[in-house]
Amino acid sequence: MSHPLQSGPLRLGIAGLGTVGVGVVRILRKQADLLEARTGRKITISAVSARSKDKDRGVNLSGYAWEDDPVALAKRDDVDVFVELIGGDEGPAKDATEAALGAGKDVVTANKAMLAIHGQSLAEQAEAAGRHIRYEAAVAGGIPVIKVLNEALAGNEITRVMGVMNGSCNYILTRMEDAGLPYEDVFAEADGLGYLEADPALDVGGIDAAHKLAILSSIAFGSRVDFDGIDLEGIERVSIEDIRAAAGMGYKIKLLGVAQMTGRGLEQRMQPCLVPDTSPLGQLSGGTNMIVLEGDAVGQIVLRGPGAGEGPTASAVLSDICDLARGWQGPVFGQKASTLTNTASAMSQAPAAFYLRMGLLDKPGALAKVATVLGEAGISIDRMRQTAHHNDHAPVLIVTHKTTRSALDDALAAMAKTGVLASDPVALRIEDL
Ligand SMILES: NC(=O)C1=CN([C@@H]2O[C@H](COP(=O)(O)OP(=O)(O)OC[C@H]3O[C@@H](n4cnc5c(N)ncnc54)[C@H](OP(=O)(O)O)[C@@H]3O)[C@@H](O)[C@H]2O)C=CC1
Ligand SMILES: N[C@@H](CCO)C(=O)O
Repeated sequence: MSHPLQSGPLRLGIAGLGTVGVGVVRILRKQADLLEARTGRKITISAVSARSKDKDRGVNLSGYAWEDDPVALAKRDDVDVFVELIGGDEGPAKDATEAALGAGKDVVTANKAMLAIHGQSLAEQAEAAGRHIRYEAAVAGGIPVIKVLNEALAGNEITRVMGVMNGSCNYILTRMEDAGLPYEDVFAEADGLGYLEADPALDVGGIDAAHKLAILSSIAFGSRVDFDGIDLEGIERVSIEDIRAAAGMGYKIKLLGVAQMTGRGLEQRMQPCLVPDTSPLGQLSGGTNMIVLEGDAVGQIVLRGPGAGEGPTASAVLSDICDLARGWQGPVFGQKASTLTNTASAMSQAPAAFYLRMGLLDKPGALAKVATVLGEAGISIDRMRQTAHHNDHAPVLIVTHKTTRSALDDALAAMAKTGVLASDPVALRIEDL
């Protein structure tokens, strides 16, 4: 459907003038001629909104009307597209997005939290109103993964989506490895550098990355966005001992998201995993993101780039604004919201090798008991190493042959009853990439 005002200027209302909002204003001012040449129309800003009108944002806002209330901004007659850059799954971002759609405006947003939780209802509202929601910046910042899935891979049945989707976690994990520092020290360093969200649990708890995975899954598999169906674990329990042990075996630890449709339903997981250190994901360092897409016709595509920051995220927001200016529009999640399926979530039963690290009490037969429990659960040991005793505990590393997560969970439950564990075992999946 083409925009009713496709010939005149495209008039924006921008709510949120933080890192991303200011970046968008900067590009719109600096590249006005280029954007007009590329889209065939002027793109203008009618009005802006943020919490504090007086804050110096390092960009000239004097030519734009100011609204204290983003809902009022969203409804303005001189706004064609409401650009939501406030953030948060509830509150002003959602209220203003709904108000914009209700007032017949298209919406551009970078808000993965809002889309992961309310994506279906917002898509239904947009379609009922004949309007559009674009959100390239919501997943992996500057990497154009939404466009690739929706457009470039439209002829493929997507078989798997995976990747590293949170730069802060990847920064923490690679810094732990490079500097040999414990998690707590690197977390404090990342926080001090301003790398973490205002609520750091969104990053290190894997929630931000899971929001992104939920959005990608919906587009890839034609299912309703299902954040609650994600098997989610953050990086808080990854210790420097795990990083070192994994490195010694030729692996790196990554917060890896994987989504695939199985015969039992949609499998979505976001967990720390071991990946071969020579693989593209293993080589990914610092705050960079990487998304791997697999389609039946195309095979495998790897997208790598900056997943956050002013320039990369604003770049993605601009791609959506330009598409709307050109009249390039489509369904929110790649197909009509009413056709998205309500798919059951499936815990991963795809066999994988697992890394186990545990401390055993120093008593005869302790190791044998662990090996027996694994054997009784049908789990075969590939490699096992016991290192020198530490505080009367024997640190033990085990790599299993391929097994299922449920067999492993049974074994871990049985292990807890043996009376030989000095601490809860760490169990991490090894991804065969
Ligand atoms: N930063 C990044 O690298 C990335 C961010 N995103 C997403 O982009 C969005 C914006 O992020 P970011 O720019 O980093 O966030 P910031 O925290 O830097 O900016 C948020 C902005 O929203 C404004 N705001 C907050 N509450 C209100 C309100 N009630 N009414 C009006 N304005 C309000 C703030 O105003 P004030 O300045 O006055 O306090 C601020 O300008 C989020 O959804 C985020 O998840 C996505 C990818 C990467
Ligand atoms: N906190 C996010 C920002 C971008 O979504 C990250 O570290 O990747």
